[in-house]
Amino acid sequence: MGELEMVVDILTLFPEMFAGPFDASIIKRAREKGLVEINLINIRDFSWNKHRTVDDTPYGGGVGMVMAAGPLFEAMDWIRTRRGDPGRIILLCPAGRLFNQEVAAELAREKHLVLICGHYEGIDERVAEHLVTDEISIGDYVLTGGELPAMVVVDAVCRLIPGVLGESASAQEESFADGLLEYPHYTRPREYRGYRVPEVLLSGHHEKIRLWRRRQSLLRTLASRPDLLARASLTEEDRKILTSVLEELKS
Ligand SMILES: Nc1nonc1C(=O)NC1CCNCC1
Repeated sequence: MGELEMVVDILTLFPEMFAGPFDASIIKRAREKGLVEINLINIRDFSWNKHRTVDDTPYGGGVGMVMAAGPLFEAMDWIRTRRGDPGRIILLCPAGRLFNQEVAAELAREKHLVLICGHYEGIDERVAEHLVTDEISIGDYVLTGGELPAMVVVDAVCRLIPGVLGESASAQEESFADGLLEYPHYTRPREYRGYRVPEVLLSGHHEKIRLWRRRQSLLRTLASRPDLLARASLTEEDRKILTSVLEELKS
């Protein structure tokens, strides 16, 4: 068993939604290796009545229901008694900070995360104001609940935890930690329906292959996500490659 690197407590109304993504592949292996502990906590267990109610009508009127603050505060009290204060208490919501690799890396440095999955028209504002430490959005679109965002965050964060990806992949991770898009990947056969693998990848010339891959990453990032290129940590070699690419485009 590995050393426990991170505990994630997920407050949700639909724990059954998480069966699958966390019970397969890399996240499953990380849990089995004892690197990550993921606890699904049903908010309804902290309801104020026997009907397991967790929502109520909005003050000021209007359509829909609002998720009440009580069960969430109660659930946080319970978490604190069991494991102490979490590093972050994260509310998944469209108003939050846009989730990206930088945010994933920041969260991966924590030992204990709590993720709150919202539902209904919204959550009583006292949760955002007095309970959570961070609000995170996975993108500018409205989903039916915070569960899918929680799965995205857990997936992106857990893969950055030492030992989760395994040696080779984590080494590759380093090469992309500079924020560029990945180079194209190929595998057998050498030719499929007339589509051939680039010759350089068959050459066995490791330096040429490294340069080709770096050039492809730079080209792809320049073409598809120039915004990433502006933020990427480029080497002098990268700048030379980009200069030659831009000169080629001009000619
Ligand atoms: N985009 C999002 N990134 O995080 N959460 C998101 C989201 O759409 N949440 C829903 C908003 C409407 N109420 C149910 C939850």
